[in-house]
Amino acid sequence: MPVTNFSTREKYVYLNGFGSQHETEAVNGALPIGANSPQKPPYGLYTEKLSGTAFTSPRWENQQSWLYRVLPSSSHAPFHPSPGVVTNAGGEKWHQIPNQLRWDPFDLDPTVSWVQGLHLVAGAGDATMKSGIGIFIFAIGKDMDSYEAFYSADGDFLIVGQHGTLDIQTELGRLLVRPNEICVLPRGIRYRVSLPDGPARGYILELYQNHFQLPELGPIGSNCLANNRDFQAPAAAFDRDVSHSYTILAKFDGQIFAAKQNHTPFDVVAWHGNYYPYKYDLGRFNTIGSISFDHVDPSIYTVLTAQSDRPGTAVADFVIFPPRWLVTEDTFRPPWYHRNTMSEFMGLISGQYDAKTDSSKGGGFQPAGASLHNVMSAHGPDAGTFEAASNAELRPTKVGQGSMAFMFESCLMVGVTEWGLTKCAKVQHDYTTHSWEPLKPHFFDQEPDAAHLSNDDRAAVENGA
Ligand SMILES: O=C(O)Cc1cc(O)ccc1O
Ligand SMILES: [Fe+2]
Repeated sequence: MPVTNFSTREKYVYLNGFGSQHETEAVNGALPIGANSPQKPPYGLYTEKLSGTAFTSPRWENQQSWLYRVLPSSSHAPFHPSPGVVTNAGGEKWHQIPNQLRWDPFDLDPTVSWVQGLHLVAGAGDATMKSGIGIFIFAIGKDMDSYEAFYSADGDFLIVGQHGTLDIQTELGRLLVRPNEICVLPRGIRYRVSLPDGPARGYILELYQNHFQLPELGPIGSNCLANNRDFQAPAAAFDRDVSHSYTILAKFDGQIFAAKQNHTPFDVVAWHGNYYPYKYDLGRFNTIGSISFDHVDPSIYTVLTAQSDRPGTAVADFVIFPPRWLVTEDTFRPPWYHRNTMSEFMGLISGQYDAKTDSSKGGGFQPAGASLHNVMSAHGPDAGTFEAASNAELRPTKVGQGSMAFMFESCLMVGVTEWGLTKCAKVQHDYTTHSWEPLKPHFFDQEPDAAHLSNDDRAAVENGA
């Protein structure tokens, strides 16, 4: 029986839950019941399995989905290299530098769309070894061509929207990603990005290894931070107009390849499984912190984590700094000065980050800008923030109103690409000079307290020396 009476559905329909086994059909009866690959799937659809982990990976981390589609993805002409601006991941050497780095806001380029607009700024490891991460900036002004779709074979994209809206048509359904929302597009899933509200900008972390999971909650209990039900996967949706040929663009070891096919890739009528794209509104994060004293480690703000092979050590944590109440007593409330074996790449979606408030000098840490504090690179509040916070009256205070900073924290040493270091022309050369060199020693201003002097020094004081 020909399928003609499709019900009209809303453009964005979501299924709620993180890491769930979802099932969804855009046409009633399109999902086979009780079997994954029957001899003849319903409505003459083809069965295709999409594996996000090895067939044999343990159940708790196994990720796969079954797709029921008009034509299988294999039906395309060969891929050929296509000129793109994605650099470095094809083998260019990372610049590894111990200096603290900060970038001015990245400019929107109205002439480019998603694929041409991907700029690798920093990263570590190697996509061919399925090891490491890539950090990209996008700042684009155009829709992808109407009959173009993209996928990355290199890893999972975590997209952090900073400005504008992304309408992402994926094989598994549609996602609308607005500023202050994130989405994850797992390795291999094909999609097309258009911009319903004009130019769009944001940050991407690509995971060459593993997948994101929710952090363990330990003694926090069974809720808080990012709650499972607030992650949204798209319900199945497919193109009804099947008359167009498509170009499929693949990112494969950092290079862009293109292949033609005479049918739409957006033809999945039904799917089930736990390997799917999803989005999350950062405004739903249930922030917790100290209600007594001391500044807590920022891991308390982890939204998603991707573990390395060493449990508890992340190849990438995605951490946010949402608006929150600070109530700690007798505490220097901003982050402490520190050096970290992990590397910290930060971005600002909106507002002001409470550790970097001194924007009068050196460009400051601004929305759409970034910073990188690499392995053991010393950092902390800038001089202005230190002065203010060490003298502030410690009333309960709401920080970060209307603001959202984030951090990609990684156990890897993060290198910078040539684009990130020079070509983008956004590196602030006076970052360290303005932030920390003005800090003054206070130790020698203190009145010596006899009780704390060494015997020799006390004798010297008593002798009037
Ligand atoms: O460096 C930063 O601003 C990020 C950060 C925040 C915090 O609250 C504690 C440690 C830390 O690295
Ligand atoms: Fe830090």
